[in-house]
Amino acid sequence: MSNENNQTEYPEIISGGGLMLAWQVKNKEVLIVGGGSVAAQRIVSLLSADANITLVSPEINDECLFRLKECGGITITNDDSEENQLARLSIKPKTGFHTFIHRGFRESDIHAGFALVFTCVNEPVVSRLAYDTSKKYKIPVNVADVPPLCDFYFGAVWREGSIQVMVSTGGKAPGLARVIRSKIGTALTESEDGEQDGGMVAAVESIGRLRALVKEHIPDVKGRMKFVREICDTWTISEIARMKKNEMIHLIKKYPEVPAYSLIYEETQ
Ligand SMILES: C[C@@]1(CC(=O)O)C2=NC(=C\c3[nH]c(c(CCC(=O)O)c3CC(=O)O)Cc3[nH]c(c(CC(=O)O)c3CCC(=O)O)/C=C3\N/C(=C\2)[C@@H](CCC(=O)O)[C@]3(C)CC(=O)O)/[C@H]1CCC(=O)O
Ligand SMILES: NC(=O)c1ccc[n+]([C@@H]2O[C@H](COP(=O)([O-])OP(=O)(O)OC[C@H]3O[C@@H](n4cnc5c(N)ncnc54)[C@H](O)[C@@H]3O)[C@@H](O)[C@H]2O)c1
Repeated sequence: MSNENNQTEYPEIISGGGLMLAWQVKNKEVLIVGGGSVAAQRIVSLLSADANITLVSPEINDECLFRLKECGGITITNDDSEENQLARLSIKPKTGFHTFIHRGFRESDIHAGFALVFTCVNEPVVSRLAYDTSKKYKIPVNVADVPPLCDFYFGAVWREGSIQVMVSTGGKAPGLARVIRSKIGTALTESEDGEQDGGMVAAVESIGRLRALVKEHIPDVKGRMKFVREICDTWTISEIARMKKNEMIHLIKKYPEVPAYSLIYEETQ
């Protein structure tokens, strides 16, 4: 039951933002329409997320072509007979940027097998057709630079290891988003003593390993969540980062108590 007193403890709603998510596209099929510089950026983002890519465009720039070759992908041309196309498709690799369709976009290029569609063309009519067709199949779509035709916007992303930070300005200032991204990246890689190191990245990996062990050895879900949260809250990033497997095992034996890292270190020497 809510009452007037505890309502003030709940976060205030500030509407007008986007829903910030880490969309999982691993092994999912996505379609890119266009083969220019924005398409090349989309390819980098999508390959980093382990998606499978088909790209359709009458022209392709060097970077897109480089990615196609890097992935061992195949090119299907307009002159290919249907039989030939099917034969080529049956030998395509299953992952990465696997197919380049070398011609202008057609409505039939979009089908229910695609999880997402990205258009990066300078032809509004093509973008509109790709958008309408995606909507017909209820596929989420991003039309670069046309906010009303976007189910989701891109943002400026900073990434190191498993850590990803995205800056969105809600479509107001994309150029500034990339500047803010750089400032955040610099701030994040500075360790507590001002050194440039990967402490934060190592700490994330370390907590990942600890959580796997904790799940194995502590059956009480609420208790183990509180335990891991307390370690994250009370230990420094560099202490978390340097934790070794034998120290983790020793720490788990102390559950539900969370001692200082120095104690765990001393007791495991
Ligand atoms: C962040 C980034 C990610 C990425 O695309 O990967 C991104 N745009 C980037 C750069 C960039 N885009 C533009 C310029 C030229 C300078 C300028 O105009 O400012 C530059 C700067 C440059 O290239 O340096 C032109 C532009 N962009 C949009 C419009 C339409 C409009 O505003 O109406 C126009 C004007 C067209 C015109 O004038 O007609 C719209 C969108 N661009 C977005 C994302 C989404 C909102 C993001 C947010 O909330 O901030 C959104 C809404 C939809 C989308 O495309 O997803 C990427 C940099 C990150 C990186 O480098 O990693
Ligand atoms: N959001 C962003 O970050 C951002 C930044 C710069 C530009 N843009 C916008 O994105 C769009 C693409 O920009 P770009 O720099 O990649 O342009 P570009 O000219 O490098 O690439 C456009 C591509 O579209 C292809 N194309 C043309 N007709 C086509 C068709 N019928 N079917 C399929 N593909 C077709 C071209 O062959 C080319 O490969 C433009 O509208 C631009 O304004 C967005």
